Amino acid sequence: MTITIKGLTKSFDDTPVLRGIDLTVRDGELLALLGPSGSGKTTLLRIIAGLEWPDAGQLVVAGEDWLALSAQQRRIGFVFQHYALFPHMTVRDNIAFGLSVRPRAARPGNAEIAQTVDELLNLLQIEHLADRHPAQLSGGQRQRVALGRALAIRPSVLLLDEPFGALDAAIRRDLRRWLREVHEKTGSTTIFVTHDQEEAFELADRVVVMGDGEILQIGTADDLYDAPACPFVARFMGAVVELPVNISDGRATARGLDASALPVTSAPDGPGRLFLRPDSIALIPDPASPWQLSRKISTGADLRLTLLGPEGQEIPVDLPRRSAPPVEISQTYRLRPSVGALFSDDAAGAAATPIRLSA
Ligand SMILES: Nc1ncnc2c1ncn2[C@@H]1O[C@H](COP(=O)(O)OP(=O)(O)OP(=O)(O)O)[C@@H](O)[C@H]1O
Repeated sequence: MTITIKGLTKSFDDTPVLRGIDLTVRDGELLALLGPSGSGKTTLLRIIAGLEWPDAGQLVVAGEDWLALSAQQRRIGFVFQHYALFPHMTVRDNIAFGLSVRPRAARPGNAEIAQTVDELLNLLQIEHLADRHPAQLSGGQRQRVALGRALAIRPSVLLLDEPFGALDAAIRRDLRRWLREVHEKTGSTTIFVTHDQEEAFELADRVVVMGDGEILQIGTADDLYDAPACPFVARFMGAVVELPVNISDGRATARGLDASALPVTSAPDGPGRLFLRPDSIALIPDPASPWQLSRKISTGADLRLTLLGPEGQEIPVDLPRRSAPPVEISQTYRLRPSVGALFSDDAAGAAATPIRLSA
């Protein structure tokens, strides 16, 4: 089912929460919505589910106008962070629930329901839990059952709102891999909300970055990491070093900076800002550079360095310890970044935020 969203807006009490969302989710795609708290991810998901209504815009799924349909008519599978399974029902009955409560005319026979549940128990690798009650399950097992319940109705679209948010890191990693496998087998068009970057990139075909009710960029991990569309995405992707620079012919210049390894951009000439990551900066000895090594700490794997700038600014640089060239405290170095994002100070958001030169 292809989902096409156009010009979707939503305000709560005159506060805009979605400011014109345009998005196409491809048939069978697993798409992640990634963004900080309050960026509008859940509201967008709830509008797709029919639990909330937009002020304006279109929502078309497989050619059908979904804003004309109720939540029930949309046949959505929805899994929340804290999914309330029915405590008095077994795993098997919880999964069967969506089918067994259908009106008589639409309800499959008991044998068919039992077969569907058996197939799901097998797919979700929880056959051994079929006769347990939710109180006898771990958090991760409960979320598997919740997903089974969502899948049982053969949903047209599967919506997952931080489904693993309440679980600890190791279990989350296992469940991610497992969800990816389940998705490959079911092929349901799936939208997954998270504020965990690693989760988004490991799971999704494409990642949509949202900020303050807008879609800021859509892409793969490499797209977003190497070519952030705006300062917000650069910061969100971990570019914690922000260097004030001058832009000339699409290149950043500053004392002690060698930006020759960075691609030429279309940023206009004038003051700008270069966003860098601590692990993508090489240091070249240079007595004429104002950047002086002031701190050096080894974590075993990495050297964590701090360079002090001419006006007391500090920037962090991380180098892999074994392959790093020798560096000495008090020596000065030119910064040679291998990856960076350059924006003119006129670019939205750049000029409005304070300069931050350390992590
Ligand atoms: N029913 C509501 N009434 C009023 N304001 C609401 C309502 N639902 C959401 N909001 C507000 O809309 C904004 C976006 O909320 P939303 O839950 O969509 O963000 P989110 O990106 O999913 O955040 P989180 O990651 O914290 O879940 C927030 O400022 C929230 O307080």
